[in-house]
Parts: sequence; C-alpha cells; structure tokens
Amino acid sequence: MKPTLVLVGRPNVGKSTLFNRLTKTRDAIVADLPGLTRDRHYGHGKVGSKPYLVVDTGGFEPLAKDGIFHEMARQTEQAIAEADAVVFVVDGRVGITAQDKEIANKLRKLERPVLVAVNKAEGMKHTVVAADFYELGLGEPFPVSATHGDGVRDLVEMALADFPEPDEDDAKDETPRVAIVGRPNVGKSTLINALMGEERVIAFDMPGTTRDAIFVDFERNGRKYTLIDTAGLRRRGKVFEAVEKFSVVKTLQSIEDANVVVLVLDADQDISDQDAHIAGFVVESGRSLVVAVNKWDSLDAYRRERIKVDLEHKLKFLSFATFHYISALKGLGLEKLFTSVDRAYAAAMAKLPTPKLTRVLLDAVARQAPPRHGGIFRPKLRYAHQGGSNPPLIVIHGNALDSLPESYRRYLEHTFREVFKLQGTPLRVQFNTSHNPFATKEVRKIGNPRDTFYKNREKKS
Ligand SMILES: Nc1nc2c(ncn2[C@@H]2O[C@H](COP(=O)(O)OP(=O)(O)OP(=O)(O)O)[C@@H](O)[C@H]2O)c(=O)[nH]1
Ligand SMILES: Nc1nc2c(ncn2[C@@H]2O[C@H](COP(=O)(O)OP(=O)(O)OP(=O)(O)O)[C@@H](O)[C@H]2O)c(=O)[nH]1
Repeated sequence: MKPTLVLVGRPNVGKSTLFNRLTKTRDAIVADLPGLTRDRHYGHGKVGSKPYLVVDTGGFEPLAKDGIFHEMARQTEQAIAEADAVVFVVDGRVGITAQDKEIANKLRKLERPVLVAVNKAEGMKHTVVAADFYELGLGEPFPVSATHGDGVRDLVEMALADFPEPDEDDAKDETPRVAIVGRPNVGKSTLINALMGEERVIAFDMPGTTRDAIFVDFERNGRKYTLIDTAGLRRRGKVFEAVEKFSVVKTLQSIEDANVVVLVLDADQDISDQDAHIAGFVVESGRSLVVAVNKWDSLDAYRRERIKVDLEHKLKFLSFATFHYISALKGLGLEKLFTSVDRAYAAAMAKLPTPKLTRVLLDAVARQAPPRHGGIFRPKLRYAHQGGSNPPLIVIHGNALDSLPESYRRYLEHTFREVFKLQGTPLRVQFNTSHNPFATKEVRKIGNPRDTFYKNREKKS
C-alpha cells in the first residue's frame, strides 16, 4: 500500500508550495480532461522508485474555536490519524512560534514518524536555521526550500525510509484487484454483501494492522477477484470511526492498490462535489473504472432521466468508463457490472505490440497529418511502443513532437483506444522527441530534468 505523507503546519509557512513540489512530476503526465475535478489537497508523487500520496491539510476549513488544533478541521485530525508519516512545516525565516510549539506538543504523542521541515531556508546557513527548531522535540529538523526545491528530496527519502520498495510480484498476480469506493451511504456495503454473501464475515477476522487494507478473495462466475475492502477497514479502525465516516486517505490508498475501481453513486441524490472528487482521484491514479449508479430501483422515470443528465454534465471526464444502473439491494445489474469489470481489467493489462502500435500510429498520421509548427516544419511521428500498463502508456517517438497541439494528442489517444478496444481504462500518450540531442529535457511531459538527472545517476552507479 502506498505510504501517505500528511503536511501540517500553521498558515503561511509554505505547505501548499511544498505540496505542489511534492506532486509536480506526476502532475505533468496527467492529461487535462475537460471537466476533470482535481482536488489540490490530495496528490501523487514519486521519489526514485518509491511512490507516495500527499495530503495538504492547509486548505481544510478552520473551525473557529480555541487553540490551534480546534481551529483545524476534523479532517486535519483524521488525516494525521491516518498518515504514515507527518511532515510538520515551519517557517525558517520567522523562527519558532507559540503555535508551532502547540502543534509540536500534539504531534509528539503520535506513534508515527514526524519530520520537521524548516521551510524558506534558501540562502540561509542550514545549521543555523535548523538549530532553533530542535526545541520542538521532534528530532533533527530538515532545512528545505519549497520554492527552490532544496532539501525536498532528502526530506521525502527520510520520510519514506521505513517503507519498502513497491513489490514487483504484486503486478504479476493475475487476480484482478477491485476497489469499491464512494461517499458515505451510497450503498457500498450493500453491494459488497450482494457480491460476496456469507463470505463477507471472513473480512472481520482477518489479522492486520489498521493501515493495511483488507484483501478479500471472492469468486464470481468461475472467475477469481480480490476485493479491497475499505468499508470493513473503517469499521475496524476505531480511530477513524470517532472522527469521520468517510476516509479520504483510505479511499486514495485503495484506489492506488486496485486494478479496477467501482465507483458507486447514489441515484437517489444529486451528484455531489465529493463524487466528482473521488472520480478525479481515480482518473489521476490511472486505474480502470466502472461506474455503478446504485438505488436505481427507488427511482421513477422522471428522476432516472434527471440523474442521467446530471451525470452527463458533472462527470463528463469519465467518458472512458462504462456506467451501469444497478440495485445492490435487489441484486439487479450486477452481472453486467462485472462484465465491465472484466473488460476494464483486460484493457488495463492489454499487451500492445510495437509493430501493431506503430502501424496504427502511421495510419492515423496518414489519415490526418499533424499541423505544421509555425506553418514551417511538420513534426515527424516515427514509431510507438508500450511503456506501461494499468494504465496503458503509449510512448511515441519522433522529431519536434513538442510542438504537437493537445488536440492532436487527443486524436491519437482516441484512435488507439478505438483500435485496441481499451474500454474502461484511462490511457496515457507520451511523446519522446529527439529533435535536439543537446536539450537537457529528453522526455517531454514527464517534466522535471532533475528527476531525469537522478535516474541517470542511479543507473550509472
Ligand atoms: N522564500 C520562500 N518563500 C516561500 C517558500 N515556500 C513558500 N513561500 C512563500 O510563503 C507564502 C505562503 O506559502 P503557502 O504555500 O501559500 O503557505 P501555506 O502554508 O500553504 O499557507 P496556508 O494555505 O495559509 O496554510 C507564499 O508567499 C510563498 O510564496 C520558500 O521555500 N522560500
Ligand atoms: N433502494 C435502495 N436502497 C439501497 C440500495 N443499496 C443500498 N441501499 C440503502 O442505502 C443505505 C446505505 O447503504 P450502505 O450499503 O450502508 O452504504 P455504504 O456506502 O456502505 O455506506 P457507508 O458505510 O456509510 O459508507 C442503506 O439503507 C441501504 O439499505 C439499493 O440498491 N436500493
């Protein structure tokens, strides 16, 4: 399961700037889908080969009561309770404040790593700027500069030091891992019960710590699946029960762990921002998606039409996914739902051979040539290969690909999707241009030359 870093600190110390830096690389490869709801408080990042999730508590609505921790929303408390490591951001220019001390008192009681990031430390003597913050009693402070990036990599490496490298064997396991997610009360538990019947009980007796998801194997029509059960998790983990019913961190983690996500919506309610945010996480994570519009049994014809319009309007960025109208309570529509789960899994794992990809690419170019850059030269698309699965990543090689407009990338994506029948999975198309061998930025769209630098350095050593 991906470790989750939670950023805390008083206002204005630079949490959102640090958040942006921690999630930057990943951001660059997420296509801008029309209408995609992105939540700037939750994001993905990667350092070396270790992926992580980041939560910025800075934007959570403060509840005006006494004391800093009362002022922070319950969501902050919940995020801290669920974090794998907490990054406590302080301001190196201002120095230690009374609020910092209060936060530190609270954090010292946590049974998990807390790292003190002394921000805005660019151009300052590191030993001097850090010294002040030893007093917080949270170990060695890390001077960083969120705006310049200094020290940020070391900070993350330290935060993730105790977490193992992602398990390669995991990916080879051919049982589809399915996560059922959605906001409270949409019918997730009812759906899980309908799918698993009595087996459900087993979930509660499984050993494991609170941060482990519960993986439950089940069979349907002779096929095996592993269900990632966050509902069971929430019930077991007393700490979450006390705070919020909906667990953002667990939802994010189970999406990350899944191959296919079933997003459950309540047809009896309007589509909410929370629905759209969860859908946004799924798109960002690149996981396959099937949408289950539940409680269809309780709607009359008028409401059914209305909800369809609402879905079309608010979740249009999910056009790659299949929508099913089901009743978990009555067990209706579940067969078709699972046909789509199978299809979405197959699409996520599809093997796309280089010769065929290249043929499809060249055919697409022949049908519609890319526009000339500045009316002068035409980008040249040479060949394509598959760079990854779940989601499928198609890497296109050629010259001057930087100048291809977004609309052309979409055209290619659409073509690949049609030809390879990639229903249910997001698809990523990346350009690898070689028009300037001396440019530092070799790989377009996976941004950040610094990362390329580190990767190359790692390879050499
Ligand atoms: N010099 C310097 N300024 C920084 C650095 N990081 C952030 N800042 C500045 O500090 C101010 C606050 O940054 P934010 O990232 O908005 O701070 P925050 O902690 O998210 O603030 P809240 O949203 O109020 O909680 C901005 O003016 C930033 O430009 C840094 O590394 N060096
Ligand atoms: N009419 C109708 N009601 C349903 C259906 N599925 C679930 N419900 C009802 O919706 C309510 C919530 O269902 P749950 O399965 O507990 O929802 P959940 O998403 O697991 O909720 P949380 O545990 O709060 O996250 C219950 O009263 C269910 O009986 C359905 O298909 N039709």
